[in-house]
Amino acid sequence: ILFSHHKKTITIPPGPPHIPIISSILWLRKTFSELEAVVKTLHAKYGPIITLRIGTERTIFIADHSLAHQALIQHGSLFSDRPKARAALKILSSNQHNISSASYGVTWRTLRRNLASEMLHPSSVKSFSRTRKWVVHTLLTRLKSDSSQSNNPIKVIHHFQYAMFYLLVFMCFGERLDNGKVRDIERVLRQMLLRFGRFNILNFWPKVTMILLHKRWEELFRYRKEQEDVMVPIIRARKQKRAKEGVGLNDGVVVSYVDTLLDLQLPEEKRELSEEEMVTLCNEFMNAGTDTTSTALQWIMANLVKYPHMQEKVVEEIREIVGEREEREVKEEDLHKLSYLKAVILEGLRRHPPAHIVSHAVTEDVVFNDYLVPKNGTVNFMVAMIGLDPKVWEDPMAFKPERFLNDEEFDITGNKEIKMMPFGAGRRICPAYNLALLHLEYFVANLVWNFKWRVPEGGDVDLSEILEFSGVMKNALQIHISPRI
Ligand code: HEM
Repeated sequence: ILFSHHKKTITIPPGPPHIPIISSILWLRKTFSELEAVVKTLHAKYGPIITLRIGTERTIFIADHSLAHQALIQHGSLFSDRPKARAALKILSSNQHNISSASYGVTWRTLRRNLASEMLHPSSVKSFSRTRKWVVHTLLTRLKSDSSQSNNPIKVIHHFQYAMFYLLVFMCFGERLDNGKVRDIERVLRQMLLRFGRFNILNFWPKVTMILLHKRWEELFRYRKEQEDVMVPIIRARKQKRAKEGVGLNDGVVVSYVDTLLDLQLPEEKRELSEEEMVTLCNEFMNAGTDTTSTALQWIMANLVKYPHMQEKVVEEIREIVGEREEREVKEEDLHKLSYLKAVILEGLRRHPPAHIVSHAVTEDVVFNDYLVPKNGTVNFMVAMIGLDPKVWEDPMAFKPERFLNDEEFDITGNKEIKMMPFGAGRRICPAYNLALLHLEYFVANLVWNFKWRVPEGGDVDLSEILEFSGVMKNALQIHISPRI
């Protein structure tokens, strides 16, 4: 790679010809799935780094594992910015005051460090182990009750989503909120997520859409206001409780994400966070870990149902390590001994990564691989394509946990080499990848240790995928369970 400008003219990476307006409208109408399919074809034609023009913006797509490593790890300081937020995202991110959308700078570092050191440090993660135990127990009870109530197969995704969501709500607000409140938060977050695609158009030509699509803008403001109406009272209540009981809170009371936000100072702006910014950050915390983890959990369980010998192998390994205990529970302390389980989780994330594409930006015009990567553009890394690259993975479409068994120390961060990047890579890597892996291992272990999972009579598991907000199962997993004892 060349990082100094030289005399010959340097062009942006190749791509299809651009017809202003018409091409942009065509691209904007495409779904994520269609876009990914088109990018795949363009990579076959133009090579591993290509450009597409969408609106006035040039978007670069990188689909090669070693180019991803060069950009995100070797030149991480240049490729760790995010694209400038456009109109609708500006509102949803309180003008880029959350971790995932903040520009690469002091505010981002402060927010990310707060999450990493206050919530994701092993000792904080441990402080929530009782909550995880309780949530898994509730999930098992609900599945059992569903299965005993009728002979119909159980659709599990909503149970998974609710369990993950509940866990993150607890970590976010530090207490067991009543079911009504949890449902309220879920409703206001989900209604925004579901409409997100509809709001995308508002990002382009905001001056025009303010007039032509003013109803849609009103809808966006209304949904945002509803989020604040639900969450601000919870934040205020927590603040009051802290004022009454002292900053450290009582012994035995966990420190929640909101507590850390109430104490945070933004050094650049020399001020505390506003309530609206706290809503945005809580929003990010709950959203970032709910659908990603429950989608991954559904894919992994789907494979364990489709391939019963793998399910039995997980159970056998647990039996060897845990033995038959009175309480049928795989404890968190047991997980590090379960290497086949770990391999199943990694293979699930390789074969079906929840995030198919991650978007970065460069902090300045950069010459990369003899091409110009312009500042103010977007650089998309094709996560799903990288994990399925036949140059890196033998028989890439097959689900084979064994590939990770000889490689016990497989490096999910990609620091040395990127072979897959379900959590991204480099300075913007998902800060919660350890927590996410813990959730997946703990849930999968307890789900298969307690129940035998199987397809309904005459049915099958359909592993087709569609790309919505994340890569989800086209036909949700439906199963029968029977207790293992
Ligand atoms: C299986 C579960 C998860 C997956 C697959 C996942 C995946 C990702 C990916 C691909 C990125 C973008 C990385 C990049 O730009 O290079 C990301 C960023 C992020 N994730 Fe996760 N994630 C998961 C769970 C979580 C959880 C549980 C949390 C929080 C509790 C979380 C919080 C974040 C945040 C705050 C960022 C933004 C980081 C930044 O821009 O600096 N994620 N995640």
